[in-house]
Amino acid sequence: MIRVGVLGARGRVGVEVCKAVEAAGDLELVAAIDRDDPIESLQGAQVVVDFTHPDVVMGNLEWAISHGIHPVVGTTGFDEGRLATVRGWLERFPGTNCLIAPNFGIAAVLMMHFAQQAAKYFDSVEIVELHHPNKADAPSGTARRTAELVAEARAKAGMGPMPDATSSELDGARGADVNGVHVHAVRLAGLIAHQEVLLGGNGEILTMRHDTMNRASFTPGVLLGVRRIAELPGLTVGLEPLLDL
Ligand SMILES: NC(=O)C1=CN([C@@H]2O[C@H](COP(=O)(O)OP(=O)(O)OC[C@H]3O[C@@H](n4cnc5c(N)ncnc54)[C@H](OP(=O)(O)O)[C@@H]3O)[C@@H](O)[C@H]2O)C=CC1
Ligand SMILES: O=C(O)C1=N[C@H](C(=O)O)C[C@H](O)C1
Repeated sequence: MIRVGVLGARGRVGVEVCKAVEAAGDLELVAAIDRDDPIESLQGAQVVVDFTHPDVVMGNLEWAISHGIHPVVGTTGFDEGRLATVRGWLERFPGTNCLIAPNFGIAAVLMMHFAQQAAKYFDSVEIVELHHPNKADAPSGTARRTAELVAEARAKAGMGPMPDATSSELDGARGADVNGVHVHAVRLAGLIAHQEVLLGGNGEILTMRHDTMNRASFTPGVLLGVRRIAELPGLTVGLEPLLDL
């Protein structure tokens, strides 16, 4: 049995994670913690799953890592600076590992992977992400990561900037620039989480679209991370290596 704690246990995703852990024969839910609950209740857990808020996740990670508990993190808001800080904490506590995945949905991970593979064949790539209006961060972690992977693939292929003659614009009209890839964020009542990657070339457009239909869709990826984290040394970013991608 792997002893699991959940941070953000009463949140939209945390509730689903708790249900999935409780339903799994090889996992034991030993702590279900939300805002204002003492983090010390995590003592005794081997793995902690974090679906909280970008403002609090770093404090949670520092506590868990310094107590030898492997974090499996869905909370977003990670940039290179934050990832470097987490790596530093892990170096101080060897034997403790951490998985940070901007999206635990298997189809979303495949979309990111396919976008990375396709990027070098197209002059232009732009990303449109669409989410529920209660989301704190923009662009989404998934969109940011997709843009980073696309930019990396283009750089590796020796490609320059994308064609764009814009010389006059309202602030924000062209979206956020993530390593040269434009990312547009929609916040709309009724949505859960959706993304389109638009790839344009000579007379052809390839559109990849991913739709999250419910939040239980994240739990198979989370449980995969919980089961594998003890054997993944240091920091792992993204679910790709666990899916042999
Ligand atoms: N990687 C992935 O696959 C996915 C990632 N996410 C990300 O996960 C995060 C959470 O999303 P979601 O579940 O929709 O958000 P919610 O706001 O529904 O849930 C977050 C929960 O965490 C609680 N919380 C706040 N601070 C703390 C704290 N210090 N300790 C413990 N709990 C705390 C919140 O309480 P209160 O409401 O009182 O603030 C709330 O109950 C976001 O960053 C989101 O982008 C979401 C879906 C999938
Ligand atoms: O806040 C959400 O809802 C989601 N957050 C993650 C992100 O920022 O990419 C994953 C998914 O898009 C749902």
